[in-house]
Amino acid sequence: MFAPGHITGFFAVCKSKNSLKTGSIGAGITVDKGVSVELKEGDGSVFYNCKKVNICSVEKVLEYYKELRYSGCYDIIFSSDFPLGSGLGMSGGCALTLSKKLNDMLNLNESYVKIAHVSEVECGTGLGDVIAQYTKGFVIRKAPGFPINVEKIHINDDYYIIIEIFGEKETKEIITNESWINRINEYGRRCLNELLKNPTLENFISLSYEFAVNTGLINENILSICDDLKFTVGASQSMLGNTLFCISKKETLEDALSILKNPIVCKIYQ
Ligand SMILES: Nc1ncnc2c1ncn2[C@@H]1O[C@H](COP(=O)(O)OP(=O)(O)OP(=O)(O)O)[C@@H](O)[C@H]1O
Ligand SMILES: CC(C)(CO)[C@@H](O)C(=O)[O-]
Repeated sequence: MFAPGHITGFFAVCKSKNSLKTGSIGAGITVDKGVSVELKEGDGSVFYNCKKVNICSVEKVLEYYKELRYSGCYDIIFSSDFPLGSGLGMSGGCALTLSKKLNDMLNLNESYVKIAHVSEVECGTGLGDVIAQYTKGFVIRKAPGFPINVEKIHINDDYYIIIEIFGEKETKEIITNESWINRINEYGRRCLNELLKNPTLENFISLSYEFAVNTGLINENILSICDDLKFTVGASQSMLGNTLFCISKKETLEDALSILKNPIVCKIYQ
């Protein structure tokens, strides 16, 4: 099972007493690099790119399935193109791939997507990634959580998504902080209304940049590089990471790559 990386361009936080209805509205794109999982007989350790880790959303998924007769006698082994904490939805992707894997292995007919979403939300490590990674593509989330209410905008294939990761940023400290939430929600809702009027990638990246600047979430380094990349379709900071993403057509790809030090070139995963 593979889950694509998910880049949120802008979002608003939507909290409810019911974790199924908690999540985010906003917009993002999934890419053709991401995370896969395999299980091997073991003591229940979790590995991410060969390092033993503790990922809250994964632990919650395991807890859920242990209540449904999962024995726990397997090591969980994630292989990923992206590091954790880089704003590319890897905690959600790990939860989603594992939930699907266990659901299939135990021949259960559980809603594995709901289990992964609730695990992420209850950990505070994500709000809309799981739903976007399940939907795939250029995904506009019009309502939080379940029932899923998204618009999937089909994109022709000649766009490239260039990612550069500069470090880690912890999602939880932002989406559990009321002052951040107020700023995020003011601009996130505004961007969503604007995107729904003109749902194109060009408008998406322009609104994402506006959101990152107006909320104050963008850092100076990424802001400067985004301005250097204005000759492309556009660039912004992936939410919530210390990660730049740029949307480029083929004709500007080489010039864009020449500006970046460690670019990861992706396509939209639809
Ligand atoms: N080396 C590590 N770096 C960052 N997070 C780690 C690491 N090892 C384990 N974790 C856990 O992985 C999860 C990372 O979730 P977080 O939401 O911050 O990152 P992400 O899912 O990669 O990005 P985002 O949700 O912003 O798209 C957290 O539960 C964190 O405790
Ligand atoms: C909160 C978030 C931006 C963290 O990556 C993401 O989960 C989302 O779009 O809801």
